[in-house]
Amino acid sequence: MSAEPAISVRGLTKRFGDKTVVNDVSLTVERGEIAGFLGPNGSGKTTTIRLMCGLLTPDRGEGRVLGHDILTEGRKIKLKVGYMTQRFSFYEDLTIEENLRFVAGLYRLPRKRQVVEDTLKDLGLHSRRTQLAGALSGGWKQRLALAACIMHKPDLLLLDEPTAGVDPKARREFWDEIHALAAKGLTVLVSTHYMDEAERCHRINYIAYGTLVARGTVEEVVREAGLTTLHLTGTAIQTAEAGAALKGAKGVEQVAHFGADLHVVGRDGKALSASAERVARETGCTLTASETSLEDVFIRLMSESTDNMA
Ligand SMILES: Nc1ncnc2c1ncn2[C@@H]1O[C@H](COP(=O)(O)OP(=O)(O)OP(=O)(O)O)[C@@H](O)[C@H]1O
Repeated sequence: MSAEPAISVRGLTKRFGDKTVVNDVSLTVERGEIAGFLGPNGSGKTTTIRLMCGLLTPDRGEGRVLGHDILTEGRKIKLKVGYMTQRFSFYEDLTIEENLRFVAGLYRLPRKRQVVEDTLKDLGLHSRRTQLAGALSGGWKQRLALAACIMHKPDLLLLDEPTAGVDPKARREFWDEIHALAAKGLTVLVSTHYMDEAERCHRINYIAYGTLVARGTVEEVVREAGLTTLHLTGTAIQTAEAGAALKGAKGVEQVAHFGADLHVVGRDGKALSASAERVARETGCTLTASETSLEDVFIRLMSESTDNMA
């Protein structure tokens, strides 16, 4: 196996009209890694994915994907990539098996029948192979979409919000499948808005309004954000009062209710603690220190970035 990363792009920039939707993005994804791609809606994740697999040409920037130049070898890259778009579609009046046979035909795969059979088995679709695609639940549809994009044995999977609208059990099974594929050597770049999914990635990349603003393991990204998080616990009335009192208080940057808990977050730990201690005393809430979550960090990153898409 080559030591060259699966994805290595530098300074990618893409404009649509007068909007710069991807701004100087540099990204490296090692082979066999599951890399998360996160960021607010419209921040350029899909566009970056399309630039990397040769579907769009950047205005500036360069890079290599799977050993090929993104500017001149898009065709070669496309053959080695499986790309699951946000809105995947099938022939609803064809069965699972017929849909896969159709895709295998598009890729001109040799031993089509066998490849489809193996894929059905690998993805646990065999017992449902005669079901019409149109009658499947969201989770099974998504499994079929994954099957369709790995049938040609790609080296890189680009998954654009693959689990949007899918229930937690199906999402978990989908992620188990992604980890199994990565263990076999497949590299995966997956965009998501779900924090639990971000936490299942080896490394994450956070893009805000076209600019990459954080990257690393979840622990690194949380540590580098340098936030302090405190919880106030009490009755519904107490936490409601505390929440109102803490909004805008010194050192308090985020206030969020989680059931009987109130989470308060800020970068200035001293000022945050002073405000939280005062409000806990006034309202009778119990104050405890807590770990900063990835969600706290992302909310912070989002509020720091300016929305150039508006
Ligand atoms: N072909 C296009 N022409 C003009 N504008 C576009 C085009 N494609 C995307 N955009 C704009 O570029 C911006 C970034 O879009 P993109 O789909 O890359 O974001 P995203 O991070 O994938 O968003 P989401 O999380 O909502 O899927 C958006 O403002 C979008 O409207």
